[in-house]
Amino acid sequence: MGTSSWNLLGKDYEKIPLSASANLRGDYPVQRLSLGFSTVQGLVSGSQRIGVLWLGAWLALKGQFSAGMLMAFTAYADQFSSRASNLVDYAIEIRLLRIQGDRLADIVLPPTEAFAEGSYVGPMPEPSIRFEKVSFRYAKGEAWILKDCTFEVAAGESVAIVGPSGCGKSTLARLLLGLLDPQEGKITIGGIDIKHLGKNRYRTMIGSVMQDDQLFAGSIADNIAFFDESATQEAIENAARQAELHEDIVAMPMGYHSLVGDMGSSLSGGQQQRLSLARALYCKPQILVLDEATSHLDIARERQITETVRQLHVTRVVIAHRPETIASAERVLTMHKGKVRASKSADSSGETPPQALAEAI
Ligand SMILES: Nc1ncnc2c1ncn2[C@@H]1O[C@H](COP(=O)(O)OP(=O)(O)OP(=O)(O)O)[C@@H](O)[C@H]1O
Repeated sequence: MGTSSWNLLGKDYEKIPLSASANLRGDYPVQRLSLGFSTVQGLVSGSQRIGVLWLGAWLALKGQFSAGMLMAFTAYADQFSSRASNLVDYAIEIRLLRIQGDRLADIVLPPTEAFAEGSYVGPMPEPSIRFEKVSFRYAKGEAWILKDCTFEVAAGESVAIVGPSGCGKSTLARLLLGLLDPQEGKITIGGIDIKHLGKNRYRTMIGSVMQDDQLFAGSIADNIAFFDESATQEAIENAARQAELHEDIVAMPMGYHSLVGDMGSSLSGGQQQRLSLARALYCKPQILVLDEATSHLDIARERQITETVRQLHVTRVVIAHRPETIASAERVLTMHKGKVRASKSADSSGETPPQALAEAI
């Protein structure tokens, strides 16, 4: 499985592809090219040697070559072929240099993110969310995933977004995180358009666990603090406790220093999810977006995490299929044909009524 390196805070880290292979562009052509060239080179040099020896021996037999001349001829022929082979090597290196140049360009010259910096200069807005006639599709000519979609989530509220597989829930989450931009309409946080707020600033108030989140080579502590060099053990432990992961970590021989790179695959699906959750909580977000983030956890543990997060008073947007996860939200929003429609709110006990739940699933 291929690995790649990420530069975070000036340090290079290996990215462990836990859920998908992360081959760098060009790995396969480079290997194929090298293999092809070395095979051809071996064949050419072998047949050239045989040819030279045969020619020398033939001339010696005909009496046109003395034994000394044959020796000198083979020695010079060897030197000639070794120089010729070097020339071929240089040609290959130049070809490979172009491929490596393309790779470097991929890293050094990535397209800059739109709206990374905004014009808004006031205080941070309250963590309420509003989608206002938002329309989005992945490409021109493709079907709209969201069309004139309008809904609101109040600050501190927890909502579950439900709908059939492929209806666009993860796309909505990516729009909310600013990873995608709507083609029409706007998304506001505390009344401020994300584009004006600036995505860099916006991301200091939002945390997420997405379906395709990955862990990085490094210790568990590094992964929770996301390689923050000013991280304290207390803050890391606090996030791990909130994600119900602390007990699992201290049971490991090296505790928080256990290497994820060594044991990434030996972390259970549930532990990986809780590690991603601890990473999201470490930043003390005001808005938390969870896309199937607790699907591998048992109900009791999920309930405990939900209770802990509820006490943090963050705005929560939870995408889930599991009835228990949906029931933990104060309000259920259903996605249908590119729009979001509100189901009934939770009752005074905080539980979503069974009718709304059945409707949602
Ligand atoms: N990067 C992409 N490029 C093009 N189309 C995409 C991309 N990502 C998703 N889609 C399409 O957008 C639609 C919505 O996908 P999305 O992942 O948002 O659905 P979902 O409701 O989250 O599904 P699930 O519940 O299975 O996770 C699907 O038809 C999908 O094929």
